[in-house]
Amino acid sequence: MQSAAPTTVPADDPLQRERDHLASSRAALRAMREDAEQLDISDVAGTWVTQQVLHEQIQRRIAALADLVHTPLFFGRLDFLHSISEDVSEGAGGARFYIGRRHVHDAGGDPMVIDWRAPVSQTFYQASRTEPMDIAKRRRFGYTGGELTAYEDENLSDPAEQAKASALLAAEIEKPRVGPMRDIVATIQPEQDEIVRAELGGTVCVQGAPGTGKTAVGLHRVAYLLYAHRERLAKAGTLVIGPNSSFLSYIEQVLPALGELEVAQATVQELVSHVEVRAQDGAEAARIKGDARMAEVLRRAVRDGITLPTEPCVVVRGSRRWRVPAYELVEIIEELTGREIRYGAAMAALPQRIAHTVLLKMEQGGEAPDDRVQDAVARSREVKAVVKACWPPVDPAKLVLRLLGDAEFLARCADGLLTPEEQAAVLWPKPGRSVKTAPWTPADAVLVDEATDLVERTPSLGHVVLDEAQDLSPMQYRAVGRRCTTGSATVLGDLAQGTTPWATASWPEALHHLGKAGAHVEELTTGFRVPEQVISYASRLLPAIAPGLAPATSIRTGQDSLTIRATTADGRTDAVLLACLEALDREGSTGLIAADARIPALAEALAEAGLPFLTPGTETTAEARLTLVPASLAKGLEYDYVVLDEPAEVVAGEPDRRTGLRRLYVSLTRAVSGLTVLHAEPLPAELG
Ligand SMILES: Nc1ncnc2c1ncn2[C@@H]1O[C@H](COP(=O)(O)OP(=O)(O)OP(=O)(O)O)[C@@H](O)[C@H]1O
Repeated sequence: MQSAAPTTVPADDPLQRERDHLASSRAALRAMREDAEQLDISDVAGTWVTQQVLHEQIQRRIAALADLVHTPLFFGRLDFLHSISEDVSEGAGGARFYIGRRHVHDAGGDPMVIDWRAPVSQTFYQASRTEPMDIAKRRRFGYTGGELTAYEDENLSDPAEQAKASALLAAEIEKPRVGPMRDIVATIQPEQDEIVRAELGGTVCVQGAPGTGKTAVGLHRVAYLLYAHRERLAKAGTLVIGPNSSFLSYIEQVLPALGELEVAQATVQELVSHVEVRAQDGAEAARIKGDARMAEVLRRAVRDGITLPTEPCVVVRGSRRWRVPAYELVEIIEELTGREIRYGAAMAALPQRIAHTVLLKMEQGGEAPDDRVQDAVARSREVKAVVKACWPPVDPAKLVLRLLGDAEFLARCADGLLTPEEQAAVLWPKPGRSVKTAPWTPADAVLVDEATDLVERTPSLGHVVLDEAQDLSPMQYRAVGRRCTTGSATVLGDLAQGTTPWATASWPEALHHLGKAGAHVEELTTGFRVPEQVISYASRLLPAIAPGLAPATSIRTGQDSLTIRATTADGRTDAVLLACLEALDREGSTGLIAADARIPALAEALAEAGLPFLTPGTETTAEARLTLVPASLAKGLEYDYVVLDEPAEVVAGEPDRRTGLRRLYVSLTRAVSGLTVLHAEPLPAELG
């Protein structure tokens, strides 16, 4: 690696030339921003609304053109052996490209920095010594603050040059983790890049051990898709789904840092918030309510009110009466039920179908009615009465309220699907009196969402990224799936980290529930977070928690990253405080992870010791670097140093041993630089 000398550098110094290019790129970006600021739209014809829309678009462009002082404008350079065709290089004439976070061009329109998502930039991530892809030289830049201070070259087409590990990549990965999650544009790895740039049309599922970059890849994929299919996705919308709000606040800065401000983020629970959740299910009830069989129970419940008529429908028009006999009405209704259209759409179609039959009879009777007559017949009192009796309106929340409160109704809808014991388990102990006051649980809200979709189609987004997917129930997968029926999804998860009673056992099955059966499953196995020593210790749990999965490797080989300390029951809290102080002596963030039940006692001890601490999801700062993390919220998060208090207690905090061990696996795999495990009780036998 070449580094900047502390003294002045001569003008022909390569580093100086790169700094000059950085300075002129910055100036060009400033000019682009000034151009956008000076756009005068007062002469543009159009309504007030179109003016406002235009104004907003310009404001967004100005914001996107901001030069962030501490974010490098470019991080790499590609020197091709030959020049590149115009279409691939997006207008570039030469064979040298600077790769950065956004596109910057000079006054003449020639590119100075190419967006990392452009086709030509893919070479930066994919070229290798075995497949140089016409690259003579790949250069990576190192920055300190906003200053370009180093570069590193690989002469990929030079057979004499030896391959060596990238010091800049290592430095990037070793950076202390203060603040929220960062983007990884400068160091995306080839196997990650393939997932990031996978086609929009297909759904991709990624199985990956802790720290293999699943979340990072999912977020960069959204940014890539928005670049490659901006118009389509801007219309249809994109959504990132995460497990809880702590996790969402941890990742919420990544997309804005990549210039993407329009991506919605939500938890599954937020997606299905038709009713107010104010109770919790037991594990068994939640498991059954989350089972895919409930979809059929609900389908039956929604259609339970459909009644076949036994009387004819007689419509009076002027002096004549038109009679649709009962058997014809039955045919119409049976045709509608057989067509599997939404309940609400069928309800809207039914009066028109009856009116159409009346119309045919009128024509046969020598009249010449037009469409207006059909509409009038459809709206007539007689036809309305038939629709009301045969296809009554369904309010989804009221329907689920009845299903969970009325044993007889449930028995009718669940016949042959749920056993009597299962039915008893899902019934509320006391029926809810109204939608407003009923004891809705998270799983009930998902049922209401399913019922809502049976009545009226849920609008589909263009793309959905589903993170920590392994924890979703089949009914939750369905809820996510109906939000991307006409779009695609990126499903990210780790079977070994599933901690719900219904956790995913197989990806093909989960994808089936999502409505994306047959989607491709990729596996990421190289870890970027957890040091080798720590991941191999945690992987001892794999045979017990996910027997089919191979342990991850790690690119972080540092020694002495794992400390296991036995302590006494009395000395335990002091040992925890000491371990936290030791960790805080180092640079970066510290997470103190413990069983949920232990959190209040630890909070008190930390307060008494005068150690300020944060809750998960609150941004760490240089001043407040310690976070107290209940094991149930640790998923997806990471800290430079982790102090893990009493593994046996973390395991015992869950209803069954496998889930407990999986919770422990999650807790053991949050550390970037060092993990200290403290225990007064014996360590779980599975840790060996
Ligand atoms: N190519 C990369 N270059 C640099 N850092 C990376 C790279 N890939 C991943 N990382 C970093 O590794 C860490 C772990 O990544 P991430 O959280 O995406 O992993 P994960 O697979 O989602 O983990 P978990 O299963 O624990 O949720 C993050 O700090 C991320 O920025």
